[in-house]
Amino acid sequence: MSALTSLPEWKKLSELASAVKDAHMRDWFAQDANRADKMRLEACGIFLDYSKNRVNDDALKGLFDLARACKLETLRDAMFSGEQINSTEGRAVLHTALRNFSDRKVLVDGEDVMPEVHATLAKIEAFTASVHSGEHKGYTGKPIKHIVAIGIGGSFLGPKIMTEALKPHTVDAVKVHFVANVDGCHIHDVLSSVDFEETLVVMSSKSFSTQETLQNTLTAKDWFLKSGGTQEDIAKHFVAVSSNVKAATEFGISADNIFPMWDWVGGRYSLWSAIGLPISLALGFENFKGLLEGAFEMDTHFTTAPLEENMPVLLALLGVWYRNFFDAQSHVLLPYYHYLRGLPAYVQQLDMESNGKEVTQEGESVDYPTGPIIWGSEGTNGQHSFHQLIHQGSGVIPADFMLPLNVPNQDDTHHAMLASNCFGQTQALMQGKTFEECYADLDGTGLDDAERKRLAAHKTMPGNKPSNTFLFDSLTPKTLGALVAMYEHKVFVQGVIWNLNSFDQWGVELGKVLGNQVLAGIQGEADKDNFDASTQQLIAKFRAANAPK
Ligand SMILES: O=P(O)(O)OC[C@H]1O[C@H](O)[C@H](O)[C@@H](O)[C@@H]1O
Repeated sequence: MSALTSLPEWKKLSELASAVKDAHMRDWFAQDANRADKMRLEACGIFLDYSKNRVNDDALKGLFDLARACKLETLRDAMFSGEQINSTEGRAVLHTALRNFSDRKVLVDGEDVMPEVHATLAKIEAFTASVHSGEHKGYTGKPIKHIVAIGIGGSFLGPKIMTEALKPHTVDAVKVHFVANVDGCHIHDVLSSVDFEETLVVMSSKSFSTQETLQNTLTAKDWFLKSGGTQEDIAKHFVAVSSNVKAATEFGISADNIFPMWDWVGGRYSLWSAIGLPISLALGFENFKGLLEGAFEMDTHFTTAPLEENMPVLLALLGVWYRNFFDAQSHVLLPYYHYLRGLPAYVQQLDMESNGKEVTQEGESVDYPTGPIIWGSEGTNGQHSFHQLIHQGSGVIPADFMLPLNVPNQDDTHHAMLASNCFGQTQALMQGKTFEECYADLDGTGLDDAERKRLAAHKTMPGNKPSNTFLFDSLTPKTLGALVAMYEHKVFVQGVIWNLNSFDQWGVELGKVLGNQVLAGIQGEADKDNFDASTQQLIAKFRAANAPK
C-alpha cells in the first residue's frame, strides 16, 4: 500500500464516500435552504458556487484533513520560496516569481531573480511600444503590421489562448498570427497572407531544440530571404524568446533580439514570462501586465487564505474526491463565453502534462488513480452534442461551468439565453428527472404500461452529476490571469495529494526523441533495423509515396 492510501484520512474518505453515494443532491437542496449560500466562495473577482457537488460537511472536512496530512501548506511554501521541487530535473518551480508584484526577494541558488524578471518585463514593454508606435520598422522602412508567433506546447497555447480570450482588448496596430504544428499547411497559409516587409517573426522556444518550432522558423527565414530580405535584414524581422541564448545566437538571431527566460519556468507555466511577448504585442503591455497582476492576486489568495476558503485548494480536493472515490475518469471545462473557448485546451496541457504520471516522487508505482482527462469546449455548442454523455452516460464527469456576467457588444437577449443555458445545464445535471416524472409525462399517450415503462427508463435522467459554476463581472486581463493561476494551483495541490512531480514531462520528451529517430529513417539516414516491424512498414509506405518520380 502506498503512503497515501495508508493514511487514516484516506481510509476515512473512503467510508465517507460510501455513505454519500446513497444520497442525492436534490434531497440535500430540499433539506437545507442555505446550502447554496454556505457553499460559495469569492476571490480575485471570481465567484464560485460549489453547492452542486456531492459533498456534505463531513466529506469536506475529510478532504481538508487529507490536504493537511499531505503537508500541503509546507509544500506550497517550498514552491514559492524557490526550493528545487522539480526533483527529477533538479529545478526550482518559480512561475510565481514572474508575477511577484510584492517587494519579496525570490532566491534561486542564493541569488534574487527579481531584478532579471523586472528587466525582462521592461524589455517587453519597450519593444511592444516601439512596434506599436512604428518606431521599430522593417528593413525597407515600413512599420510592422503582422506578427508571426512560432512556438508549440507551452510556448504556444498560453499566448494564443490568452490573446483570443482578450480579443476585445486587441490593438489595431498589428495582427498576431500563431503557428505551432510542423504540418507545413499552417505556416504556408500564414506566410502567404502577410507582406514580408511588414512582418516580425517571434520564435518562442524555451529549449530552442523543439523540432516543430525550429523547422517553422527555418521556413519563415527561407521565405524572408527568398522574398528579397538579406541576412543582415533578419535582425529587424526575427526575435526569439528562449532560455538557451547560445543556441538562439547560433541559429542566427542577434543577441539584442533575444528575450530571456529561465529553467525555473516550466513550459506550461511560461505565459507569464517573455513567452507572453505575443500577448503584449497583440493587446498592449498594460493588458499583459493586467494578466500578471490577476495571477499575483490569486497567488496571494492561495498562499494566505485558510484552506477551507481557498479556491484552488477546494477545487483540487473536489477533483480528488471524484477521481479517487467516484472513479471519475475525466473533468470537463465549459466556458460559456466564445472568446474563452480555448481554455479547455490550455488547462488540458497544464493538468495532463503535470499530473499524467504513474509513479510517486519516490519512484514507486501509484496504487490510486492520478490526473484525469481534461476536455471541453464552449457552451452552448456542447449541449447539442457531448452533454448527452455528461447527463446520461454511465460514469461521473465533474464539470466546471463559467460565465462572464457582462460581455462586450452585449446583446441582452443573446446574453440572457447564454446564461440561462449555462445555469439550466447545471440544474439539469444536479436534479435530473426521475423515472416517475418521465412515466407521468407519458400519461394520455395511449401507450400500454410496458411501453410507457420502457420509454420512461430511457428518458430518466439520474441527476446527482456534480458541477462548479464560476461567474465574473467581465473577462478582464486581471480576471483571466486569476482564473489561469487558479487552475495552476489546483493542479499543484492535486500533485501534492497524489505525491507526484507535477513539473517534469518525460513521456513527452521520449516522443520528441523518437520523432527525430523516425525522421532519420524516413530520410534514409537510419538503419531500418532500428525500428520495429510495424514502424518499418509505415516508413516504407511513406518513402514509396514520396520517392522521386
Ligand atoms: O519551448 P520549447 O522548449 O520549444 O518546448 C515546447 C514544449 O515542448 C514539450 O512538448 C514540452 O512538453 C512542453 O511543456 C513545452 O512547452
